[in-house]
Amino acid sequence: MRRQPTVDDGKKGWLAEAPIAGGDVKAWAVEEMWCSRASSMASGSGRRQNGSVKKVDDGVELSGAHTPLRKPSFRDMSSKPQKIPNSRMAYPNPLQNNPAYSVVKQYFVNVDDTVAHKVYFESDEVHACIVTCGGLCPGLNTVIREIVCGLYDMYGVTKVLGIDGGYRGFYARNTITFTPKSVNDIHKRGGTIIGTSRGGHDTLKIVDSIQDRGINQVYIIGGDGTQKGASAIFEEIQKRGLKVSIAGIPKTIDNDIMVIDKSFGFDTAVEEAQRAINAAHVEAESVENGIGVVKLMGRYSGFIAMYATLASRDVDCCLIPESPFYLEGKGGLLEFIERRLKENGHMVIVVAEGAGQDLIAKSMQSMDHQDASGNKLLLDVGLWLSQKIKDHFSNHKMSITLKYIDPTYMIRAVPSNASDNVYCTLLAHSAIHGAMAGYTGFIVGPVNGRHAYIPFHRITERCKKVVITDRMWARLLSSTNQPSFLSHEHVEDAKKEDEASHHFFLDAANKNHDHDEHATDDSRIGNGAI
Ligand SMILES: Nc1ncnc2c1ncn2[C@@H]1O[C@H](COP(=O)(O)OP(=O)(O)O)[C@@H](O)[C@H]1O
Ligand SMILES: O=P(O)(O)OC[C@H]1O[C@](O)(COP(=O)(O)O)[C@@H](O)[C@@H]1O
Ligand SMILES: [Mg+2]
Repeated sequence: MRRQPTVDDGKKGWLAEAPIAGGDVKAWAVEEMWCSRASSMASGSGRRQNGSVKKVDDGVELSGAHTPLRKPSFRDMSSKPQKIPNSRMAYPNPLQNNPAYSVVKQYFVNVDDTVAHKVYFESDEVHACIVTCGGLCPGLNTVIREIVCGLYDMYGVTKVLGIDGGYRGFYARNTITFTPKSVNDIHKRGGTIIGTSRGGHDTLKIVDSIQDRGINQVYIIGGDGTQKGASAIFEEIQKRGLKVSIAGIPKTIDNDIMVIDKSFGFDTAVEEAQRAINAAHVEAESVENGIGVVKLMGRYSGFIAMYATLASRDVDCCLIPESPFYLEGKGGLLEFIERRLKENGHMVIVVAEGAGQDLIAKSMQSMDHQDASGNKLLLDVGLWLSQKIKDHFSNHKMSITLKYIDPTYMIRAVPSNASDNVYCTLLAHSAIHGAMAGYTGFIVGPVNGRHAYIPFHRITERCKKVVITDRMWARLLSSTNQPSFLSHEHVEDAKKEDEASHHFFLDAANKNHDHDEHATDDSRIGNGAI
C-alpha cells in the first residue's frame, strides 16, 4: 500500500492544512489559493499580494516582524487528523469539473496541489445536517448559507437539514430542509435561522437521532461548550463505528477560542461597538464632568473591549477580566476618573462584562448562578460600576453626569460585516472539503493565517485570553494612559500564565511527536487508506 503523504513530508503540522479541494493532504496549498482568491475578489484586486504559496510555513512571517511568536506555529503542533475508520477515497471529486478550482497560473499553484481526484463520499449518498448552539454571534447565518450552497454547488449534494434549536433539536424538535434558494438571503440577517440553545446536550440521544435519520455529515457551529459536545458526539460515533463525519466551526463573539487566529463575528462586534463608544463620547463631552460607561461582551476574555478601545481612541479607560482593578485609594480607578475629569472635563470607560466580578461578588455577597450549559452567570459590572462612581462623586460633593450604555445584545444581533462574510465562507468551505474527504473530529480555522483542521481537544482544553504582559495590552495602556492597577505579583502571575499557555502547546507537541515516532505509516494520517 502506498504511504499517504504526511504533513511531515512538506511541513510539520497538524493536519495538513484544510485541503480546499477535498481529499488529499497534498492539496493543502489550494486553501491558501482560494483564500487569496476570495479576498482579492472581495477587495476588487485581481491577484495575490504576496506572490507564491510557500510549501513550508512555520507561521512566523504572519505574526509581524517585531512581534514575538505567541501563537504555536505549525511546527509546534504535530497532531494528526482523524479519518472515518476504514475510509477509502473511492469517488471522483466533483470539484475537478468546477471552474473555481481550475489552476490559474498567477497563483503559482502546482497542478498536483489542487483538486484531489477522489473523495470519500459520493454526492448522492451525503445526508448532511447543520446545528447552531450557544450564544448568538454575527455570521451564523452566513456560515449556514455557505455550507448549504457549498455542498450543493461544489459537490452536488442535495440533502442538507437544519437542526432546529441547538443540540436538543436533534431529539426534541423538527428539522428544516435547506436548499440554496431557501438560504439565499439569510446572511443579511442577524441571529441564526435554525435557532440555538444552551444546555440540552444528551450525547446518546443525539447520536441515536443522527443514526436514525441516516445523517453522515454533521456540521456543528458553536463555541467552546458546543465543541466539547461535538467531541462527545464524535467519540460516540467512533464507538458505534458509524461512517459519519463530525466537523466543528468555531463560533464565539468573545474571540476566546484557543489556537485559531480569530473567530468569525469578532470584527463585526468590534465595529459595532464603535457606535456605542461614539455615543458615550458625544454624551460625555456635551456636559460638564460627563462620564460615559460602555459595557461590552467578554465573559472571560476582554478582546472585544481591548480592540474596540484601541480602534476608537476616545476611550480613557478599558477594564477587562484578565486585568484586575480596584476602585478606592492611591492608583485606584476613582482617583484616575477624578484626575481625568479635571484634565479633560469628560471621560469614557469601556468595561468588559467579565471584568471586576470578584469585586462585585464581594460587595454584593452574591450567590453563584449558572446558565443551562453550566456557564457562570455574571453580575452586571456596568450597573455596579456606574453606581460606585456616582456614589463616590456624590460623597465628594462633585457634580458629574454619567450615562451608562449597554449595547451587548444589540452588537451580538447584527448581521456580519463584509470581511466576516468572506471569513465565514472560507470556514464553511474548509469544513465541507474536510468532511467530503472523510476527515472527522476536527474544527476548522486559520492558524497563523493558514486554514487548518484542528482536533477538538486542542481548542477545548483552554480558553484564549488577553495576555496583559504582551504588546497589545501595552499598546492599549499607552493609548488610554490609564493606570495598570497591577501589583508586582499580578504581573508575575500573568507572565506565568502566559508561559504555561505556551508550554501547553510545546508539551502536547512533544508528546505527539514521540507518538509519531512509533507510529506506523498506515496510522499516520487517515489510516493511510489512499
Ligand atoms: N462539557 C460539555 N460537554 C457536552 N456538551 C456541552 C458541554 N458544555 C456545553 N455543552 C453543550 O454545548 C451547547 C452550547 O454550550 P454553551 O456553553 O452554552 O455555548 P458555547 O458553545 O457558545 O460556549 C449546549 O447545548 C451545552 O449543553
Ligand atoms: O445571555 P446569554 O445568551 O447567556 O449570553 C451571554 C454570553 O454570551 C456571550 O456573548 C458568548 O458566550 P458563548 O460563546 O459561550 O455563547 C458571552 O460574552 C456572554 O456572557
Ligand atoms: Mg462558551
